[in-house]
Amino acid sequence: MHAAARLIPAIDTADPARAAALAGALAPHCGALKLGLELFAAEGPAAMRAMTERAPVFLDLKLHDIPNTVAGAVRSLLPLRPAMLTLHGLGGPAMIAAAREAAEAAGAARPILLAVTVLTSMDAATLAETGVSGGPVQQVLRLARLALGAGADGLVCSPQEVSRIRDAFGAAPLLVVPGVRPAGSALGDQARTATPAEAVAAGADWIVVGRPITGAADPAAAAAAIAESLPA
Ligand SMILES: O=c1ccn([C@@H]2O[C@H](COP(=O)(O)O)[C@@H](O)[C@H]2O)c(=O)[nH]1
Repeated sequence: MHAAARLIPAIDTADPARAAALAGALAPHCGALKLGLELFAAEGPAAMRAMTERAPVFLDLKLHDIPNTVAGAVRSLLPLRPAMLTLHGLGGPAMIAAAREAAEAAGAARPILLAVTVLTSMDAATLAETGVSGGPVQQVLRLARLALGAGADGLVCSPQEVSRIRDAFGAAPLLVVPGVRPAGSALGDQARTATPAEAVAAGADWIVVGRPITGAADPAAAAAAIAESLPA
């Protein structure tokens, strides 16, 4: 894969005009554009149009509900033709399997289903507060096993778990990795991080980068610099 194709900028804004401008500027420097909760909550399905015209769309809605409801949500989203769609791994195998069955209705055009493992904003202490002891790596591997066994095509994890997932599950699972920060960038609320080059060298298929790109004076130049920093 060409290095730039591994980059997915996160278009996190509630302003549709800004989203369209970012999509236009960033599409030449990436493999897909990520549309997340902020823009979808503000604009709904209309938010997809400005993006699908420019690049494949990673629709990051992190579905998490009972299996019947998630299956219905997947059916409702299929006409938007997302290339990738996220579900929370914590929803369990029955929820993932229901989503997969619903997605199959789109045939070859079905979205890649990605199970979010442990949010990259959580460290061991915040995870323990939720009742999960043993640390992020153990929980990521536990959720990965359940999700992949239930029909997820891949996982969302932090760069710090990528090599452990590759060791446990091999090359097949698609790994989409946020929590990525170019050296010197502000971490913000991200807790488990690495640089773009480190994430790809560890085995990430795609890296997700938001604020270091969208907050730059020249977002296209920031995306191009990240793409150029990636190993071939
Ligand atoms: O565990 C997760 C899952 C999803 N995200 C999303 O990725 C981007 C990251 O944005 P930055 O500005 O680069 O921090 C954002 O849209 C999150 O919703 C994540 O960060 N961690």
